[in-house]
Amino acid sequence: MKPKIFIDGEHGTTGLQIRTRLAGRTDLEILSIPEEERRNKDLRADLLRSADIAILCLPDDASREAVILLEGHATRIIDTSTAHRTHSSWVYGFAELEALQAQRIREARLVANPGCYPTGAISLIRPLRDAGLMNSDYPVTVNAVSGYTGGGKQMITQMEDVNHPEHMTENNFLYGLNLKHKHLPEMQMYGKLDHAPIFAPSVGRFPQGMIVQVPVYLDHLKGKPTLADVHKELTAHYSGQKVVRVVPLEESTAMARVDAEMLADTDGMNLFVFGSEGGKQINLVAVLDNLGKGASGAAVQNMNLMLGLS
Ligand SMILES: NC(=O)C1=CN([C@@H]2O[C@H](COP(=O)(O)OP(=O)(O)OC[C@H]3O[C@@H](n4cnc5c(N)ncnc54)[C@H](OP(=O)(O)O)[C@@H]3O)[C@@H](O)[C@H]2O)C=CC1
Ligand SMILES: CC(=O)N[C@@H](CCC(=O)OP(=O)(O)O)C(=O)O
Repeated sequence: MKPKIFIDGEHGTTGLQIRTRLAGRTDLEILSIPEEERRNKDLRADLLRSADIAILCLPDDASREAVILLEGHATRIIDTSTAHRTHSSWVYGFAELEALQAQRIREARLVANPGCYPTGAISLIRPLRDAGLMNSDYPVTVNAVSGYTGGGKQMITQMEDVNHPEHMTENNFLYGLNLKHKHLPEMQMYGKLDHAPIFAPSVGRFPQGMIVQVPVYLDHLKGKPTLADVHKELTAHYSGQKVVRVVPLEESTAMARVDAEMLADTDGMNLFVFGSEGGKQINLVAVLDNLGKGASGAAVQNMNLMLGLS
């Protein structure tokens, strides 16, 4: 029998992208809800309970509600929302986090997909923490730009529809100005940091793509490593991984610019170490698609792991 998959929120931004990725899959049975019934709680409950894996692509409150609807049922859950990411009963769905993480996801009933920004930030911070190069009290800063689909259906129409009453005209804006962005708890927890980073996110007038930057003072790392030492640690951490690529220094030193849309419409993530040989500062940079490795691509990666397919 084919595994049954239900995407709750399949008509939203993340859900639609997952549906597209699963469209050609003959090994799965996709349970679907008509768009006009998407908020019909009884119908959703039936579909959630009939599924082997439910992928929740809902706002946080609706995700919590779906989890309650599944209490006492065997359905496994992948939640793409922020609701359960730092909850101890949930496995964090970042397969490349550390050596055992993919296996934890394979065996889990409850998987919380990482946020798009934390995917980039944690991918840069965690290898330095695990290698003992960065102390847990290092004052981490994270600067980022996301494509506007990161704001879901609402921001997409605000950006694209000139007749929207709250039409956004900016080409690039900073937000999260109170420094309390909802992604900070997971960055701190899975970055193994004592303090939340200072996080400055922004949105650009392009649909999909993301740059996440973590600038670092080398003299404030343990043993005062060089740029090449840090690059070596990142490369070792992700060796053998297919989705995360640490870009070789020969390639990154030849670059003059980084395009936020470099990996748009892909499920990969590129990591760079920028700076100058002999310099005292480096800029760690992750580039991904907010809807690829940042959301829908990661959800499909986790689903495949949970089905024992990778
Ligand atoms: N967009 C992105 O880049 C990323 C998104 N995520 C997360 O994915 C989740 C979905 O976000 P996104 O796809 O962007 O959001 P969208 O607003 O585009 O889609 C959400 C979908 O959920 C539906 N929905 C809302 N409330 C309910 C409810 N109570 N019951 C059933 N359906 C409901 C919406 O229907 P309706 O149209 O009626 O509102 C809509 O179809 C969020 O938790 C988000 O944080 C994670 C990483 C990145
Ligand atoms: C551009 C934009 O608005 N981005 C969203 C984050 C994307 C998202 O929905 O995040 P989750 O990963 O937590 O689900 C925000 O900053 O709230």
